[in-house]
Amino acid sequence: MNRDTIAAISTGMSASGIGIVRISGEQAFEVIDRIFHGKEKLSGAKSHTIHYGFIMDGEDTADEVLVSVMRSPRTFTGENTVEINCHGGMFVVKKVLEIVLENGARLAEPGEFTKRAFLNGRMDLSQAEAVMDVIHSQNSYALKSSVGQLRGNVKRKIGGIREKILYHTAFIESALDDPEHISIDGYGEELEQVLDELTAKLEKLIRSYDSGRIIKEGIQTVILGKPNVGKSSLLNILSGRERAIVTDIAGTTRDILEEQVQIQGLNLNVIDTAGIRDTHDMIEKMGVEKAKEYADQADLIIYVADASRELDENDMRIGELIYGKKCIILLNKSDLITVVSKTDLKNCLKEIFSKVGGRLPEEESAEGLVERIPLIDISVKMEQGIREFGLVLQEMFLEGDISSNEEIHITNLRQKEALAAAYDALQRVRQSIRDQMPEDFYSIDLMDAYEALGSITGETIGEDLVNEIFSKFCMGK
Ligand SMILES: Nc1nc2c(c(=O)[nH]1)N(C=O)[C@@H](CNc1ccc(C(=O)N[C@@H](CCC(=O)O)C(=O)O)cc1)CN2
Ligand SMILES: Nc1nc2c(ncn2[C@@H]2O[C@H](COP(=O)(O)OP(=O)(O)OP(=O)(O)O)[C@@H](O)[C@H]2O)c(=O)[nH]1
Ligand SMILES: [K+]
Repeated sequence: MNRDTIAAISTGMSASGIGIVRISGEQAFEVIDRIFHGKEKLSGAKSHTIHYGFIMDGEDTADEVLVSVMRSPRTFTGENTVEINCHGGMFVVKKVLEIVLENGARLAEPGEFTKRAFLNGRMDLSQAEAVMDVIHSQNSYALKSSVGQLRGNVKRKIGGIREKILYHTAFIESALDDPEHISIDGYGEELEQVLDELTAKLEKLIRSYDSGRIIKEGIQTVILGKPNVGKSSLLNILSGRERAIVTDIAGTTRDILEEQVQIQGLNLNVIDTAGIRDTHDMIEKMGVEKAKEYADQADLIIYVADASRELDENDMRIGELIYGKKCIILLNKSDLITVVSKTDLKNCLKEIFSKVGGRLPEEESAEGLVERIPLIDISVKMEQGIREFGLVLQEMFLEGDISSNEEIHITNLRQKEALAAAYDALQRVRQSIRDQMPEDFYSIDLMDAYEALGSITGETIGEDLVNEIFSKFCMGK
């Protein structure tokens, strides 16, 4: 572990009210005392106190500041920490950093403060990674799940599972060492029950990755619907602004438009197929293949149908595209005289689905599939049904109680892969029990699972991987 005293700008790289230069390391107080003029020397100050004074650049005053003093080991990094709160202009903050660097600190690498927090045992790796997730959170669910992880919910969960694995490995080992006193008869059955419990927990965590990812990155959404059903109007109302509609200029190809919207705290990255609007037959023009591509990549399809006009060939094609996909159907223009009811639309889809068939397990009837697609009457014009749409979205994508901090959502691919490796190892133990293999086979795979899970908390990974993980952090973190 490197013992340098490090420093960096920990606030954003634009002019703002305050800018913070953070210093961490054994010599932090000596460094600040060389450049700070205030009522007292800070090396004598109490921990977690703040002091008014000036940062001096030789004879010149560089800035008027407030300096926080925090003493090892009860700090973020675990080391002596000083934070200089400067005026927030980029020039002045950089100037203060420069002075700090000239007086005994070196520039911190990206993520080095948090890396030290990890290496000094202030947090495990899952918590350290959560620091970054908190910074990059774009909505309240992402924030909640990363703050939960920051406060140790993943650490505790993984810790609990590892403890159990270790206990059983130790038991097997001691029974093998001392067969006269410790009986292992019938132990396989007991172990299988433990495996059931543990693999169920791992499975749940692995599954949480998908909702975790969606929470973090936004739901990839495609709006499909024939011309004039109200797709653009819907997007406008969801985004709360008039989306610029590009005027036709002959020869310009228009791209599919992508819009970020927030609904009930969820982020949707909406691809608007209305970008292609100069044709009577939208699906034709767009190319069924292209539409299929979007539909396949999407986490969600919003199919907008028009209740005031008969269903037609285009609706049939969309029906084929939504087969087997996560979809919400909005039956729009409920304010007009309607000629298409929910039942009409469902019957039409049932017919299409039973023709398409074959791509899903046989026991999934077309009927059942259609019934499970949420179908909502809306009027974009009257702004009716939009709230219900939001609630359906929440229900679809936020299984479990995300509002509680204890509901764990893994959002990190490395963590997911470690969980999957642990899961596989436990399945191998199960197989060994069934095949009545000798007990030392169990403990080998149990230890594999133990190791894999340790990479989530950071106990079993090497320096290179640690360095790689923290190098992706931002400067000053
Ligand atoms: N100014 C500032 N704000 C910040 C941070 C920081 O480092 N500096 N943080 C950095 O990301 C986050 C807060 N994280 C922190 C974590 C622990 C401690 C700390 O001093 N912990 C002591 C508490 C002692 C006490 O209870 O009084 C401890 O855990 O022992 C400080 C900040 C967000 N805001
Ligand atoms: N009565 C009524 N009219 C609506 C409603 N929603 C949209 N419209 C109208 O329907 C027409 C078409 O709306 P758009 O939002 O342009 O429909 P679109 O699906 O994007 O159309 P294309 O871009 O051509 O595919 C406009 O005149 C809207 O004002 C609604 O709920 N009720
Ligand atoms: K239109």
